[in-house]
Formats: sequence, C-alpha cells, structure tokens
Amino acid sequence: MIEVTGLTKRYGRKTAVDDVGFTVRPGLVTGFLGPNGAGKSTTLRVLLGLDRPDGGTALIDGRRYRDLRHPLRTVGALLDGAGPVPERRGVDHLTWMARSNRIPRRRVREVLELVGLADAAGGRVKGYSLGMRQRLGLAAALLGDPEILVLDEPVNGLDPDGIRRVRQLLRDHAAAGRTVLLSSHLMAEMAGTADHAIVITGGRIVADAPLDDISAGHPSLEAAFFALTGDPAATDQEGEGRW
Ligand SMILES: Nc1ncnc2c1ncn2[C@@H]1O[C@H](COP(=O)(O)OP(=O)(O)OP(=O)(O)O)[C@@H](O)[C@H]1O
Repeated sequence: MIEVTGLTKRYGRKTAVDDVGFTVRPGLVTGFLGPNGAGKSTTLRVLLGLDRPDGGTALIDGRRYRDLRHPLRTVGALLDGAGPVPERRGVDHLTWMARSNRIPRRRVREVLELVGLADAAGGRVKGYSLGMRQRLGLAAALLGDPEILVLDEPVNGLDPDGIRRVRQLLRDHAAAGRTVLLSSHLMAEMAGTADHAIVITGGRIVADAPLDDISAGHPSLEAAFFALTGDPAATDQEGEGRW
C-alpha cells in the first residue's frame, strides 16, 4: 500500500507538488496521469526517497522508502534518470543488483525471460536501443519480486511485444493482490491497463476514482483527461491564434 499525505515540494519559487494526497491500494493497477510538468515524477521521486519533500509524507507499507528494510524486495521502481553503467553487460548489471540485495542469482534469468531480454542480456548496455534499456529497467524493477511496482512511463520506447508483456505483467501483478502505480501519457494504454486513476495537474490532484467513473460521460479517457486538465489545443483555437 502506498499512502501520500499533504505532500508539497518546491523548487525555488516553483511549487511542483502542492498538498497532494492519495492512496494506492493492492489488487489494482492505478494509473497516475497528468500533462507535462504536472508533478508526477516529483511525486514519484519523493516516494522513492530520491527527493526530500517540503511538507507531508509519502509512505510505502507505512514507512519512508529509506526506512524500508529490504527496499528492492518491497518496491520495484522504474524512473527516468540514472541508468546502468553503459560499459556493463545487461546481465552483469542485474547480477550486481541481485548480489548487493541478497536476491538469488537464478532470479536474474527469470526476469530477463519475463521482459524478453534474455537473448540480448550478454550485450553491453551502451549498445542497447531505447526499448532494450527500458526492458532492462523493468527487469531491475522486477528483480526483488516486490509487492509494489512504481513505474514511470514503462512502455516508453517499447515495441508491440514489449507493450503486451508489460500490460500482462502489470495485470498479473494486480491480480495476485499486489500494488501497481503506473504513470503514462498514452491514454489508450492506460485505458487498456489501469483499473483506477489519479489525475494531477499544476501540482494538485483533480481526480482519484475508478477509470470507468472518470471516463463516464466522455467519449474516451482522452476526452475525460482534457476535460480535467484543460485542453491546450482548444485554448489555441479559441483566440490565442498561434498558428
Ligand atoms: N529539479 C528541478 N528543478 C526545478 N524545477 C523542477 C525540478 N524538477 C521538476 N521541476 C518542475 O516541477 C514541475 C513538475 O515537474 P515533474 O517533472 O514532476 O512533472 P511531470 O508530471 O513528471 O512531467 P512530465 O510528464 O513532463 O514528465 C515542473 O514545473 C518542473 O519544471
């Protein structure tokens, strides 16, 4: 279970996240949606102990990330940012992670199969495509067989096989009574994967409800998203006349 309460994070004079609160429950895939700059990554970074909040808390099973006894076995995360050493082979990166977290070595092979990277695991990371790096990041998130998955744009760069694998992995994870928090800009992907959605814009939560409730009364999830967050294209047409 993830519990975020009264979370505020400022960068200089910019308030990136403003008194945000939500709960992510087990047994569901919860989508975290919002336009560029809405505050999604900031929230996830604080949750994963990569940034300090100015106020409020973000707890995983009742603890801050840095207080978790076995972080990799509790929460698997995929976030933009520091990746593996480019000179390292994919399999060595995972083996090093497994060893430093007391995870059995056989799990490395398992996660490589799960994400469809087994054949390329012997190659150096610097030779990987965007999608292969993404698969390696997912493998790392799954390595500790964690109860909770927190994934920022997991299908970014993935081909149809990769997208199908991720969708199935997340559905299976939730069906096993585990917790999934997933951010994505791809509304069709979200509509096909998530049960519940939390929508953030301008650093504030504007919806937190089952996906069907959010879409109700709109032709699509995308239309509901624009209704909640504002549609820049509509503003352009209404008078800004930029083009
Ligand atoms: N390190 C930082 N320094 C200054 N401002 C930052 C920093 N990180 C984020 N911000 C600002 O905080 C706001 C929220 O950014 P954040 O990256 O959390 O948004 P996001 O919802 O993840 O966006 P995207 O969909 O583009 O990834 C933005 O206005 C961003 O410019």
